[in-house]
Amino acid sequence: MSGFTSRRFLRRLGGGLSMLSVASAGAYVSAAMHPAAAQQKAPDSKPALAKAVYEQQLTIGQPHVTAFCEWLLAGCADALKQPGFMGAKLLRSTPPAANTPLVLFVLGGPGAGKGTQCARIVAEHGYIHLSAGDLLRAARQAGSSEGQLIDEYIREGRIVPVEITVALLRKAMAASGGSRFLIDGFPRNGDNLAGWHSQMGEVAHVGGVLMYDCAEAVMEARLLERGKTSGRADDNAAAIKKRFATYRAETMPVVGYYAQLGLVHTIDGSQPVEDVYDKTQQALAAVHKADALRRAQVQVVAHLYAADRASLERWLASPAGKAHEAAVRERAASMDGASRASGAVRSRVLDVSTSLKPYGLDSLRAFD
Ligand SMILES: Nc1ncnc2c1ncn2[C@@H]1O[C@H](COP(=O)(O)OP(=O)(O)OP(=O)(O)O)[C@@H](O)[C@H]1O
Ligand SMILES: Nc1ccn([C@@H]2O[C@H](COP(=O)(O)O)[C@@H](O)[C@H]2O)c(=O)n1
Repeated sequence: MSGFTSRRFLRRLGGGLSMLSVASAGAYVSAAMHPAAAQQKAPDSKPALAKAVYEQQLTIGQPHVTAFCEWLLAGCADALKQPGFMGAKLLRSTPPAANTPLVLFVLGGPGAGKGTQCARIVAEHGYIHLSAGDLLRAARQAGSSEGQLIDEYIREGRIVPVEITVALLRKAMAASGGSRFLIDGFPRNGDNLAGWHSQMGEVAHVGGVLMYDCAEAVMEARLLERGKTSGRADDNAAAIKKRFATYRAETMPVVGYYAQLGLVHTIDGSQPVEDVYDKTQQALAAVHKADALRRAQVQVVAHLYAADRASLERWLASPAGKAHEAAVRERAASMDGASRASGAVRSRVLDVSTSLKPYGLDSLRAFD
């Protein structure tokens, strides 16, 4: 799993610090509270909640992470001596282990050409291709206990509950013995996505999403043509209409979710098969390159919490704040080029309620 996955990096900053919890949208943020802030409160009053956060984000190579985080934490401890400052936290991502299987999700509307392209990729790139729809149809054929339910869902163009689908995928992945998978037609809705994260989030690493974009009229013509021989119960005009509606309403938001994580590679699926495959090859090269980097690098996010935005901005404008910013940038730039994505350090002041949103729910779940 990519992004901020499974390790929390939180230290207390000096003696006598108490813990403060702040609920933010969908996330749980904890910060070490500075004694000076605590003393300003009447004994029976509740501790103040942090309202603003100064965030620094950068990407560095694995070998530098521990020393860098220790150093940055010491700098944050200094900053916490400022009035109005309440706590600090460092988060760092955990890159997937080398032996964690790589998964590429393959999405696109019904008939966009997912299966056709997957067959080509398998032939040339050694992926295992697992189509969620094929697995469901096979389970139905095999007379599984869920057979009737699967049949009803497929006829209606609805998405089968994820417990069934993810169990089939997991079993097929294990049985294949492979280490690189194209998972075609999954995740198709929020339920699929949540089920994948809870069941497979720690087992496999999603390296990208190949998204085939195609007009409905083109897809419909292909599916009706395919329906002449496919024997599929859903390759007919009525079922196709329902499948399109499900795709628009339920699958597009999933694509949006992965797009926000920078993982989606959109390919024009309306072109001839060969042309689509050329674009697919380019997307695959980009996925592999990004994945190799992701496995070698760690994202570090430092948060300094304050009772109000003005305290943070005052400090940032002061010589001490400027020196802190400059020191982080200098240190980031001094790490050898091979092991850092860029010397760039992104700094910004945010409200607590928005500070962790850009990192997505997946990433945050693991932190607490
Ligand atoms: N680029 C293309 N140009 C023309 N026809 C295509 C193209 N790609 C696929 N087809 C044809 O369109 C039909 C649907 O393709 P395919 O089965 O690959 O789509 P899919 O996205 O996997 O569909 P589904 O989601 O319904 O399983 C097939 O008959 C296939 O041969
Ligand atoms: N994750 C999924 C994938 C598919 N289905 C059901 O199967 C039908 C056919 O899927 P194709 O990808 O082969 O077109 C689909 O319309 C769904 O009913 C599913 O439930 N969950």
